[in-house]
Amino acid sequence: MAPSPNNGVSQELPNGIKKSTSAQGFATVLAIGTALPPNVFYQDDYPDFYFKVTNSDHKTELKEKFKRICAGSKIKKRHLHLTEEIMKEFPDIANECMTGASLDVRQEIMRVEIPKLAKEASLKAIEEWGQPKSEITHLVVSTLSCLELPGIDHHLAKLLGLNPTVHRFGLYNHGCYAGASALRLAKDIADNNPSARILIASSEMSSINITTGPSDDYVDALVCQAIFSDGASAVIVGLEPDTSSGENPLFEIVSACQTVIPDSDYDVHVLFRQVGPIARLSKRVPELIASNIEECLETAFAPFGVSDWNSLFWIVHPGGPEILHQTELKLGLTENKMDASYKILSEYGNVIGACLYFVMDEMRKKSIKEAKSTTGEGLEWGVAFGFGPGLTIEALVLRSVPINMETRN
Ligand SMILES: CC(C)(COP(=O)(O)OP(=O)(O)OC[C@H]1O[C@@H](n2cnc3c(N)ncnc32)[C@H](O)[C@@H]1OP(=O)(O)O)[C@@H](O)C(=O)NCCC(=O)NCCSC(=O)CC(=O)O
Repeated sequence: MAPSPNNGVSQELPNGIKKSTSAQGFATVLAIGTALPPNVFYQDDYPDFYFKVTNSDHKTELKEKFKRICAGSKIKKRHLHLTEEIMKEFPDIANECMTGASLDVRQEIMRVEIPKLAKEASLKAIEEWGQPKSEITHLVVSTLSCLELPGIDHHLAKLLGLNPTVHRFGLYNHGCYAGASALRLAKDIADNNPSARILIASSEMSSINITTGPSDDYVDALVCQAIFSDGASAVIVGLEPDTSSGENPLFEIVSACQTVIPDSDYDVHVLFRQVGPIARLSKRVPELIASNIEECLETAFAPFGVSDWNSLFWIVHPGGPEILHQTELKLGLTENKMDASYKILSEYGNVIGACLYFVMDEMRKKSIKEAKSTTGEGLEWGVAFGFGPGLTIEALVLRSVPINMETRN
């Protein structure tokens, strides 16, 4: 891939905004790949499994409550690495006293499985991209499931056989906004290095984080057990797609910003203890996000003169159905705006930091399937949102690209 000429041309955006970089165009998503563990749990069956493997079948009222939460989750199925066989083979995972032995076993599984799943998703992205992997200049990896030094960025680079000089970044413990953060970082890298090709991989495995059995004192653990899931996704980002060598633009990343909702530091809170990560979710999370999202939209889209949120395509982290639902209500979004997010929630659950690219993948596939004129459901402008601890909101202004049906079929 030839480096871009430093011709100093600036691109004019709507409302006269000029891009300061000498490169032309925007950082662009060039390919998306996803991977899932083979083991599938249907949500209707999960309460029986969870209460059985934690020896909690006698807690009948709590089990009924868990069934209600699972039923309200709008999740049909989830892919989870965990199986009954694994629980039998490693009884320490959910032992009565939940000591550090449980964490040792789980980390031992995850330090192998997390990079493996990331590799599978990355290979799919590289295949779609269609270029030699030696052209990957940067690697951005995120997870909250595995703590090791060197991190999984190092292991993934080796598993993929990337050039040892690839510039690696590890985004660890960001939680569910990691996918959006990684795109923001990739955009900054691409804007400053026009010939860079950045592979982003996010790999998550929530299923083996059973840090406690079901308890009346800790109902938010039941919510976590009902919604989080396992999976990996990868995207490739770069500036000035070389269509002559087969690069296909999917979405342009026009701008990216991060903000924190005031006084919400511990509404999504993960404490690392001897048993591993203990996640706490307050009931306020959906309301907090829904009430603060419009300000983010206004800030992000003011430079482009966009203020009709229904004119956008929506790629939103499906943290839980209430988050999507309350956001739709607050913004007066028309029906179907969040279809891609609901679809991913239903089919795969909340895949933490990896989830956003699943939604992005669904958006472009759905657009092709429905013969829309652009990768964003026929619309030009769109938004991608990541949410997570902080409470942090990441907002990305996206521009779709025209779909050329002849070349896409
Ligand atoms: C959990 C739900 C799917 C359940 O929906 P339902 O339609 O079934 O009904 P519901 O809201 O009344 O909840 C059912 C029961 O669970 C209880 N309940 C719900 N949320 C709870 C919480 N956070 N802590 C403790 N209890 C909770 C309710 O009180 C109720 O109890 P009772 O039945 O006794 O009345 C939904 O509330 C939801 O989408 N919540 C948002 C989940 C969330 O915070 N996601 C963010 C994940 S973090 C993330 O994505 C970012 C990151 O991790 O980085």
